[in-house]
Amino acid sequence: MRYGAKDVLTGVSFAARRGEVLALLGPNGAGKTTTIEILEGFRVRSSGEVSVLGADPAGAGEAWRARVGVVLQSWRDHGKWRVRELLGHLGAYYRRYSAEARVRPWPVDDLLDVVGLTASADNRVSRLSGGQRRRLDVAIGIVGRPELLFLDEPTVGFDPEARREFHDLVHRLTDVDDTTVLLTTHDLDEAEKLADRILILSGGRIIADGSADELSRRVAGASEIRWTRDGRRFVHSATNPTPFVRELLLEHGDDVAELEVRRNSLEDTYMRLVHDFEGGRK
Ligand SMILES: Nc1ncnc2c1ncn2[C@@H]1O[C@H](COP(=O)(O)OP(=O)(O)OP(=O)(O)O)[C@@H](O)[C@H]1O
Repeated sequence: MRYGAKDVLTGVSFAARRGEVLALLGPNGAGKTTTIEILEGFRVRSSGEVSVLGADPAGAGEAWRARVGVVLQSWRDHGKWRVRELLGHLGAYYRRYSAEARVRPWPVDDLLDVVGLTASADNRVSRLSGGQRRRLDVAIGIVGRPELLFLDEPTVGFDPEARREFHDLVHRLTDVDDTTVLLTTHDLDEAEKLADRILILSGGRIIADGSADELSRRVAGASEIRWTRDGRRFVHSATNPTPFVRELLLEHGDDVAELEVRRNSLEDTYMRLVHDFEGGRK
């Protein structure tokens, strides 16, 4: 993707499998939104090949769009509508794309229940709290029971409980409907909990692609082993913690307490990969 004379995406190549949850991570300005917008068909790429649900999004029609769900940063329109009315209205659009294997749209009451908005069903959109509005954004994104769902920073403004409920919702969508999900987030904990695969985008290229575990193994680094013995605290670093722990237990047996082995967190891994990549470019 090129804006004017500036190349913003130069090395983005990946495939998503059906039912997979992919998280796209990367520093500000890395090109996440641009990538998602190309896949959604909202932006036309300068070159390269893209296939989404078997079609090129740049020229795909309404029937294709009905199979794709999009949750944008925030839905600011329709303030005077009541939640139930709005979902019923938008859902009606999908009726003609209903299929035996996938009845469209979601019945409004089921949808309200799934996103946790039943109690606010008769409220006006303008009266919703930030978190409730975000749930409505998600409901609007999935009202057509999409096969593929794009979520751009879905849980910004959620309290911890709403965040956990949202994670359950994404798991339900992938379990029940086999929905494929591509989300962007700056919350690494969320990426680790939700994503089967993580793509790290930096400077317009995908610099890492794998599960949180795979990425953490890719970054050579020591694990931290902590324990206490006779009331004293110990910390030791080891690239391969297993033999160290075996020796420790052989030597001190039951005297070893509060044993903890801490691998690289996704945050450590992410910082390392982005830092190494950006350092290498300079
Ligand atoms: N319409 C545009 N015209 C010119 N440059 C653009 C345009 N849209 C985005 N860019 C540039 O493209 C690059 C990638 O932007 P993009 O919004 O895709 O990044 P991002 O990874 O989503 O960032 P953030 O995490 O801040 O949302 C940035 O350098 C940005 O300035």
